[in-house]
Amino acid sequence: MSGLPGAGPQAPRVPNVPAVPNVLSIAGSDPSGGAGIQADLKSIAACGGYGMAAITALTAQNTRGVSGVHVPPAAFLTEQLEAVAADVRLDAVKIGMLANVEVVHAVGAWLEELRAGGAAAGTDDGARLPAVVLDPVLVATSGDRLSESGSVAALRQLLPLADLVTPNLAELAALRGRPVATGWAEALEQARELSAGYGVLVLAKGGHLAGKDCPDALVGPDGVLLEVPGVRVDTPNTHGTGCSLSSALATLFARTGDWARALVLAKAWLRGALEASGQLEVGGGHGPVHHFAALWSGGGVPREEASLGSWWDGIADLRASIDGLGFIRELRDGTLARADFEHYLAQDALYLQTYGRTLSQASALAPDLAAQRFWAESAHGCMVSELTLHQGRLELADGALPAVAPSATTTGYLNHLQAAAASGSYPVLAAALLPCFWLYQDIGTRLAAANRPDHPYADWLAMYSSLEFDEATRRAIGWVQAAADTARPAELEAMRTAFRESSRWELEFFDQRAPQASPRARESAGVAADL
Ligand SMILES: Nc1ncnc2c1ncn2[C@@H]1O[C@H](COP(=O)(O)OP(=O)(O)O)[C@@H](O)[C@H]1O
Ligand SMILES: Cc1ncc(COP(=O)(O)O)c(N)n1
Repeated sequence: MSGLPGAGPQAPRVPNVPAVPNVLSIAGSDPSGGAGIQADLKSIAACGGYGMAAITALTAQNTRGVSGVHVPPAAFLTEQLEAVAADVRLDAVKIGMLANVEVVHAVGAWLEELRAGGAAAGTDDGARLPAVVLDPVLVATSGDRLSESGSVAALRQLLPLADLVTPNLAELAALRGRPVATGWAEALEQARELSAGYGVLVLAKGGHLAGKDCPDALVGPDGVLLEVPGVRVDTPNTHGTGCSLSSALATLFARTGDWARALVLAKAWLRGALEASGQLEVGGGHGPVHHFAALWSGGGVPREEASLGSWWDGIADLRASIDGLGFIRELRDGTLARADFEHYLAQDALYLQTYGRTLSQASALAPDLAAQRFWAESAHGCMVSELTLHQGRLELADGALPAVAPSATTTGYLNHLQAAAASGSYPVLAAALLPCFWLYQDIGTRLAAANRPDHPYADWLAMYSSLEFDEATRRAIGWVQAAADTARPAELEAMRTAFRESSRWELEFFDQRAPQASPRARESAGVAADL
């Protein structure tokens, strides 16, 4: 999930990753402090950046609604932008409320100039260009218009100058000239069309969906690149969530150089800010989120070591070793000897029985109902779908397990999982369980390209590249990320260690071959010789 390419025409920025990135917000002012530049400056600071603001409009608003908008001459906005850019290295730019066509054009002209300047300085690889996040603000949470209706066409022209655009459902529909999506799948399709049409990475946001889920997804021209699940926080305090998220993304991308990682961190931070919003007492309508909740409670800025993207990068060596195994190559080509495949399946069936138990233990230890349900559903999927596939392949009666002894590798891996369960730490156990989702989904998806109706292992390839398994993996990543976000340093370290250790066992597990036994011995061990 790391290293997602920007879909925009600019080369993905390979930043020097400044310790404290300079982030410029080009947005309107909200005097009640929950949205606009006020929210942006707080979000940038909370996420570890140095915030700056060029004001596009003054609004008179509070948590209940907008009563007035004053737009200074567009030429003065240009003057602000030029003053900042002439002096300060810009690592990221977040663009928010642009009230009319003149203002949109002023920002577009400045961005073009910035690019031309970068190209003239020989930085056509984009190395010194700031990452640009465009939040196409049209309507406030209160329902009041913040941009003249004629600005939508001008905003579309701005899209190719951005790296990432973050519309809510209504803004996405307006940019596409479509009715507002009524479901998540429809929103993702509109986002894909927008990305393909304008060459920009799109963040589809689920804040306005009905129901308890609040997912966000990075979408490119070919579809979803990363979906981050989210459970809706039950609060009226959603004023400025879009502003806060987009400036957090700009800041975290400048810090990490990775949109996927930036999204995972930003969403976790925003969830904490929403959850803590009740601690503030600001107005009687839709109140602001608590931007500094994590900082004030000692959590500090979002931690790189808690990002699952960095965990995934941290096992790159193990993933490369798995890809290099003869077993995997032969499985893909369909040349893997049946005996080896059956041996692997028999060991995996034994593994799944105990893996299912530890999934149930994660459910038992889970901190809330939603997580409890997820792990219980996963235990069911493991015991029913996966184990049934293995039993069918091994021609075992329903409920029977292969009559073979677990190999040293199977025993070692299961001991590791059971130790994680016995630690009593839900985060550590969840982290230990994750590689069995993530590595299989990753391998399954890549091997699926080799699948064909006559492939001898077509059913195995189909299971691990299925949409259902993909979805289960995304959700598992989301739950482990949620646990990592709130883990104390020592527990986080234990989670990372457990995750890597399970990944190492996965490598060993794939490296098992059938013992060179006589057919009679194999038969007596319960594996039919003619399979
Ligand atoms: N009640 C909520 N609980 C959790 N996340 C939320 C909630 N409302 C909005 N979000 C998140 O806030 C961000 C802004 O989303 P959205 O409300 O769709 O955009 P906007 O503020 O631009 O209208 C998204 O990451 C969304 O998932
Ligand atoms: C100046 C200004 N800019 C943007 C918003 C939108 O806020 P939200 O993030 O809730 O969509 C706002 N209410 N005021």
